Amino acid sequence: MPLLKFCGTRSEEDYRAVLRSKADYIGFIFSKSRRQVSAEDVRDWQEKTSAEGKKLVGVFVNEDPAAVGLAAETAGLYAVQLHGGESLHNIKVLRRHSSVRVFKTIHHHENALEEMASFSGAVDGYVIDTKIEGAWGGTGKSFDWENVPLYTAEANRQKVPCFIAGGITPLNIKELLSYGPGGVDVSSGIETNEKNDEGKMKAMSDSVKPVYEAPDEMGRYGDFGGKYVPETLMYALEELDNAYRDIAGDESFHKELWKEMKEYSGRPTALTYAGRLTEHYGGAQIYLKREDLNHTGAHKINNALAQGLLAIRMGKKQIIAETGAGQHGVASATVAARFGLSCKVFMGTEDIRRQELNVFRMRLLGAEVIEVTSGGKTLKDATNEAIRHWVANVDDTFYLIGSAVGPHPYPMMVRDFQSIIGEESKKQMQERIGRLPDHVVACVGGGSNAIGMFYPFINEENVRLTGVEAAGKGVNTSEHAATLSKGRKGVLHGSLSYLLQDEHGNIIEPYSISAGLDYPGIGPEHAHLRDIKRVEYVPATDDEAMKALKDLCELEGILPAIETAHALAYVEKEAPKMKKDEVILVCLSGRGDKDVNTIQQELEGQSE
Ligand SMILES: O=C(O)c1ccccc1N[C@@H]1O[C@H](COP(=O)(O)O)[C@@H](O)[C@H]1O
Repeated sequence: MPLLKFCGTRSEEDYRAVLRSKADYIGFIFSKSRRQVSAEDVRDWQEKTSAEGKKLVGVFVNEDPAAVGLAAETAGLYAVQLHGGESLHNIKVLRRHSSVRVFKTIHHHENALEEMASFSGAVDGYVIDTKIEGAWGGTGKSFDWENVPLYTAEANRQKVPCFIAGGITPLNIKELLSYGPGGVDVSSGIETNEKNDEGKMKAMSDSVKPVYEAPDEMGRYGDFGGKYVPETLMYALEELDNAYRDIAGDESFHKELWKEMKEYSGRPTALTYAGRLTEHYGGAQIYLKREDLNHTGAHKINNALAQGLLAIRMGKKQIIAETGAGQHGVASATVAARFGLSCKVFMGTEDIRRQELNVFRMRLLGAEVIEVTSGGKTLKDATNEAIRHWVANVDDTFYLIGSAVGPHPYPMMVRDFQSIIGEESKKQMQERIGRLPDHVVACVGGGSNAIGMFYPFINEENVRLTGVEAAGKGVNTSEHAATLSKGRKGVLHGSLSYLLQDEHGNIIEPYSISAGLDYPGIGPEHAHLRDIKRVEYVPATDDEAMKALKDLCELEGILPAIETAHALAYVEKEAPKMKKDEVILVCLSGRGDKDVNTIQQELEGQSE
C-alpha cells in the first residue's frame, strides 16, 4: 500500500485533522509560502496533542543547512524535505549538523533520473514534484505520470521511499495509483478555502489506503459465505448475530474474556526466534507465534473461551462441538468444565482412532464424545451430525463451531475471536525488530488459526500472507485435502465456499495425515482472500510436513502439531529464497503431543 503524506499543515486545527486521518506523514512548510509555519508552532501543537506514530516532515527550500538542522530539532521532525536546488554538498553539511532523515525533492524533467542517481546513498527518500516558473512546490500542477514507474524503480534500487507530488486530488488519485507509486504527497488537493478539508482527506485516504471490509450485512465475503441453513436454524443464527453484536461493543465482555485468556489460558503467547532453524534453512529470519503454548495446546481455546462466554450471556446451558484433530473438542470440553456447562462433542470414528489421546482427555474433562460413523467418519461427518443435533435442540443449545466455517455469523465471529493471534504478533514484532514481518505463514484446514493470524495484517500491503493446505499424498492423487488448489464453488455446512467435489457436486472425502486439515471445505473468507489475491494458498504434502516437523523438533526443541508442520514445510522452501534481513513469521498453531502415535507410526513405517 502506498505511503500517504498530507502536506501544508498550517494551523493547529489542520494538524489535528491530519492526525485523525490515515496519513503516515504530516508535512509542514517552513519556507516562504502561504502555508508557512514556524518550528515553534509545530513544537507547540505536538506538546498539546502528540502525533501518535505519524511521522513529521518539514519542507525547506534552499535553506542554510545549519538552520534546517536547528528547525528539525525544535519541531521534533522525523525528516526534512529539501524542495529546492540543494546540492549534494549541502546535504552532507546538513548531515554533519543533524541526524534528521533527508528527503530530496526532484523536480520532474528530462534528466531527473540521473539527478536521483546522483543522490544515491546520501538521502533517505525522494519526493518527485512538478516545477513551474516562480514556485518550487505546492503548485497544484501534476506532471506526466507515465514516468512514475521509472522514478519508483530508481528509488527501489536505492532502497528508499519515493513520494509522487504535484496536483494530486481526490478526482485524479485513482489514475496516479494505476502507475504504482510508493508514496503520495498532497497539499492543494486536500484544501478548501486555505484549510484542510476532512472530506477531501477522507476521499484521498480511502483511495490510497482502502480498508478491507468483510463480510457484508448478508454475511458474504465477495461471492462466498452467507447462511444456507434450514429454516429452524435461521432464528438461532439471528439470535446469535444479535448477541454477538451486543458483546462486540461491550467492554465488560471483553474484560472478562481477556481475564480468562490471560489468567487461564496463558496469553499473550510467546514470540520465539527460531535461530537454529533459520541457520539450517538459510535466508529469512524465522519467528514462531507460539499458540502451542496456550492451555490445551493450540489456538482453539481462544475461540472456545469467547464462544463459551457468549453462550453464558445468551443463557444457554449446553454446548455442542464438532472436532477433527480433537483440539477443538478438548478446548470445548475444557471451557464447558471451566464455565459449568454440559458438553457433547461429535467426532468421526476415523478421527477417534487417530486422536485416541484427545478423546480420552475430552472424556476426562466431563464431555460426552459422540462417535459419528457416517460418510468418511471424519470432520465433515462430525459437523453434519452436530448440525442435526442443533436443529433438534436449538432452544437450549449453543453450537460452538471451532473453525472459521459454517453459516454467518460464525466465520466472522471465529475470525474476530482468533484475531488476537495476529494482533499480538504485530505488537511483538514491532517490539522485537521495530517493524512488521515481510511474510506471514499459517496452515489452513477450515482456516481459523490462519484467519486469526492474517486478519490484522490484511491492510498491511507490504506483508505477504500465505496459507498452506494439506496436499496429503499429492494434489494430483485422489488423496489430499487441498480445497483451494483443487476445489470448486459449492455449499457445505451452511456457507458457500470452495469444496472438494466430484462432477456431480458430491463431496469427495478429503485425506491428510493431519486430522485437523482433513476437511473438504475452507472458511469463506479464505476463498474470498484467494480470489482477490490478497493471500496466496499453496499445498504441502504429508511427507513434506513430517520432514519439517522433525526439523523443528531437532533444531528448536519444539514438537509442533502435524497441522502446523504443513506451514513449516512451506517455510523450508520459502525462507531460503528470501534475503537474510527479511523476516518470516509462522503461526505455530498447536503442539504435537496429540500426534505422537501417528508420528511414531509414520516414521517407523518410513524406516522399515
Ligand atoms: O505547499 C507549498 O506551499 C510549498 C512551498 C514550497 C515548497 C514546497 C511546497 N509544497 C510541496 O509541494 C508538493 C505538493 O503540492 P500540491 O499538492 O501540488 O499543492 C508537496 O510535496 C508539498 O510538500
